[in-house]
Amino acid sequence: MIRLEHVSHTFATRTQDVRAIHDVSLDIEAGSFVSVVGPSGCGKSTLLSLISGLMPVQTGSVSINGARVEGVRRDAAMMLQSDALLPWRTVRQNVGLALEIRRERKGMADRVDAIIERVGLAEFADARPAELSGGMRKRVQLAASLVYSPSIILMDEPFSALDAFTRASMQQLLLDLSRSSEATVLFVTHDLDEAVALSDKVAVFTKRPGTVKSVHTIDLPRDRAVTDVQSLPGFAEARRRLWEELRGELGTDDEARRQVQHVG
Ligand SMILES: Nc1ncnc2c1ncn2[C@@H]1O[C@H](COP(=O)(O)OP(=O)(O)OP(=O)(O)O)[C@@H](O)[C@H]1O
Repeated sequence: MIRLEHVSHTFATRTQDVRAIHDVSLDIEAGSFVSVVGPSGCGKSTLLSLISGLMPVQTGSVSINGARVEGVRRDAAMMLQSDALLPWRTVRQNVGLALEIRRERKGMADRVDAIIERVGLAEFADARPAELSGGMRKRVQLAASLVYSPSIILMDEPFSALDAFTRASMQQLLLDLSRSSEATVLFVTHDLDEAVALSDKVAVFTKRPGTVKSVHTIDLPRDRAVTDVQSLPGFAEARRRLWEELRGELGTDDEARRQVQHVG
């Protein structure tokens, strides 16, 4: 499991110190899907960077399966909002990159082709990123993140730029792949519907400096279909609870409210 204990982080800039997160404690059970929602700038991305080991922990402790995080984790996949594909490599070569870096060449071609098939891009395996649509590039990124069966998947608003249809199919794919590999997922989103549809638990953060305001268990079947989940009993109530918690953190700033999609 991932355990955060009293984690705080301050960025020192030329003009001021910015306290991004303050005294964050959170347990993320192995194999669970946990989302983090909170106002813009409350330190969600900072949290992911600390867990992945990309940034050193200043105060408090971050541990994975009992061992403190003290450097970049090889078992954690990080998927960001931005496009991280290498333009000169084909889909197949982009997806295979993580296996090459890990020198996991045994069965590599089969693993790469299997996941490309899973994300529905078999016909485009030899295409380069520039020849693909935004949604297709996102699918390549998802395949590239998951091809080595990471035990931890950290995602920072990965689907926010996608149209509703592509987004739903990517969400389902992520759910299915993470369940079948029993990966632990920490997912940052502004979209409350997305948080409820995907998660076992949702942590609501306060405004900056972000800290955990409340943690909500989402009591919906784990083998859910993303496109049907909104009609399940419990969905609307879970979403309402999250919105009640979050609205107090957004103040009267209309822009902040707009960022949390599907409000009201
Ligand atoms: N490298 C940095 N140097 C200085 N300040 C930073 C740095 N990274 C983040 N911050 C500041 O820390 C705070 C938290 O940033 P972070 O990106 O973690 O928030 P966030 O919740 O992910 O925001 P958003 O929802 O808008 O993506 C912000 O005030 C931001 O300006």
